[in-house]
Amino acid sequence: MSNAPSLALNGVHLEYPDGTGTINALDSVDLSVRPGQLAAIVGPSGSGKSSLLAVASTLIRPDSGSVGIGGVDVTRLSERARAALRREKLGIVFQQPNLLASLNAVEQLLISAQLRGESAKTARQRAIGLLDLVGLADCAGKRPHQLSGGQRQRVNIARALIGAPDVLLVDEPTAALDHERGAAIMRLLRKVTDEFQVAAVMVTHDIEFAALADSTAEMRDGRLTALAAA
Ligand SMILES: Nc1ncnc2c1ncn2[C@@H]1O[C@H](COP(=O)(O)OP(=O)(O)OP(=O)(O)O)[C@@H](O)[C@H]1O
Repeated sequence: MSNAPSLALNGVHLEYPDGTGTINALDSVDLSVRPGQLAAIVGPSGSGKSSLLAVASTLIRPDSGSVGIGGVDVTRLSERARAALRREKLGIVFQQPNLLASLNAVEQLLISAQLRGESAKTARQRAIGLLDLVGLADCAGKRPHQLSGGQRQRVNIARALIGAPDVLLVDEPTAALDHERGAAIMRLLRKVTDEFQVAAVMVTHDIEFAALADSTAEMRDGRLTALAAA
């Protein structure tokens, strides 16, 4: 395992306007995640977890502080360069899978791969391999309505991995699932973090699921505090 962090937030500050004042959505946040490390972020609603993911995913530029991805401070990059970096280095798993209703599982992955300019043949092989890895070898031809909630979330995870990202950002992956399916998704995230050696950050409401992570930090009023270290 390399010791250099793939994702490094340092002194990140983000404010939103709030009436006549401002809200500190992120207040001096530091976070460092190495390849193969799964970092869990827990915290109450409104504490800043989504803001943290938005900044780490380069979708929002913080007011101050640095966001390093693969050693590059992305806060200094143009919007165009950040979009390219998102395609090349980041995999994002949103809370809701947002799959396209008319496409089967393998096609959901192919769209992402082809956006990255991969050849159709290579992309198909990789997509089928990934579906196998997430436990959906028999579901490649199924469309979203033919899949369970847990299976749709597995497609979501496989789609985020198709570009071989260095950093995987995961927002409440178990929110819409019962406990058993949620636990299975957590085990899958642990497995893909190890297998792909991604630096993974997962936001979760469920502290119990954080047990599979290498580190857990709590967000409260925009401040991030480590609860347990690897
Ligand atoms: N676009 C926005 N404009 C103004 N305030 C915002 C905006 N987005 C978030 N906030 C505020 O910033 C703070 C942090 O919100 P954030 O969504 O990051 O928290 P969260 O921990 O992800 O909450 P949840 O679990 O409910 O999604 C909250 O006080 C929220 O009301």
